[in-house]
Amino acid sequence: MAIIEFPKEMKWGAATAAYQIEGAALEDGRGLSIWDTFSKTPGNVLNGDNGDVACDSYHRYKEDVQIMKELGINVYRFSISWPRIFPAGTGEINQKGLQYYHNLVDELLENGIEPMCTLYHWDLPQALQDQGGWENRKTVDAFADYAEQIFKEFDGKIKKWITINEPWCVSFLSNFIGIHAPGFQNLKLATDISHHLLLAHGKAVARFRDLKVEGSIGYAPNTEWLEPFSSKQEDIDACNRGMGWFIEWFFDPVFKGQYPHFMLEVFDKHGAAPAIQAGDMEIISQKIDFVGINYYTGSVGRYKKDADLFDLEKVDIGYEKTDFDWNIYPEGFYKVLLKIKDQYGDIPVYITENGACYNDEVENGRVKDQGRIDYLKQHLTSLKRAMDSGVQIKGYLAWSLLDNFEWAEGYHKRFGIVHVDFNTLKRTKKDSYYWYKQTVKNGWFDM
Ligand SMILES: CO[C@H](O)c1c[n+]2c([nH]1)[C@H](O)[C@@H](O)[C@H](O)[C@H]2CO
Repeated sequence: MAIIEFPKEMKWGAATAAYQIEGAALEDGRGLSIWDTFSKTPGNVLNGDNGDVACDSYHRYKEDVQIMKELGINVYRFSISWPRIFPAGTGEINQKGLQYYHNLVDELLENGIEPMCTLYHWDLPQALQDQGGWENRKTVDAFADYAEQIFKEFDGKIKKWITINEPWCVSFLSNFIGIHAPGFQNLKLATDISHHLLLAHGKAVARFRDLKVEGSIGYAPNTEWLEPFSSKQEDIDACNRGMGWFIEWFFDPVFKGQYPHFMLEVFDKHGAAPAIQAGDMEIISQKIDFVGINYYTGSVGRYKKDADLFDLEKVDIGYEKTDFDWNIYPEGFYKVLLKIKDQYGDIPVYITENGACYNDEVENGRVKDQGRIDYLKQHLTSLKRAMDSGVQIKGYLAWSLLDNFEWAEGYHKRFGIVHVDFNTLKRTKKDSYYWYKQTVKNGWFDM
């Protein structure tokens, strides 16, 4: 087999998000988020699961940091719960909420782990949703004010910042497809929200620069590869439109200061071009220091009129799948990274999420998750191929450190390299944890 080796300076980490791991949803002054509301609306989340307890990391963060320390990682991506800081979204600050994140960040730093903070990982304060949520441009300014407060509070402690996690999920998955909070199904609403999210990103970056905060800032779009079924131009064009929904729509405004025309055409056809005000694109397109890339899967697609917004249908040609029924498609990871480099230049990249869902169980104190190890090997090999092709990869963060609340799938879908028993909250390191630990230690693995 082949040895796959990484540069000594590459960062190795793991990622989580507040609503998915913290629990303590009603504790110490935290306000409600749209995910508290959505998860408690019957039918929205598998088995009626919610984030009231989750992994209880709010109380068990010291144990989790020790798990990270043993793992040997040097960066940990977490998110701050906006409603834990501003229970009403704006106005009065909840000091106990701030104190929790100081405790977490201090614990990480004391154990030689660098915090990478996501400001928004989907848990909008419900109080802001009650005023229109991301459809309301006032929420954009509320986010910038929240970001400013956090920058001031943690400047010098946190030096890697991500404004928004996966604006595609926050806009289209949540307001057009409708399976995530708040669960609407309106394309025009979704495109307006996608614009407001990019605006919120830009305003937060502007505050970061104005405050002269130490460190670097970026955002974390989700990506997916679509491989044309044939070399027919109609199949190629359909796949490019499909990928444009995740990539060009959220990259062009930030890196080129304009929306991609081919995507505006699609949305315009449905009367859903976003409302853009003078000055918006200048705010959105100010320079960022890195981009976080989340990649999980790819598919084969072909042209089929009216199959979806993009006249695109996905074709199952038998790729092996994870327990989320997502294709295991490491080639797509390589192609996505090359596409982004070719289209947007030599920007520093952190892989802020990559991982696999396997619904593992503990047997005799062990979790044998060879499927996840194989997935990580294949995708890290694709990552090395991209690096050898000139993509500036600064770090790789596995999703996820812990099994956690997997949104509409609840606790049934497990992505962790550490198993969590959601009845006892016992953590059990999986075989993939030990494999990743060795890989981080060595900086290489044997394919
Ligand atoms: C198509 O996958 C998306 O890029 C994606 C996958 N995932 C995500 N985004 C989210 O950022 C995480 O909160 C999820 O837990 C994680 C696993 O589902």
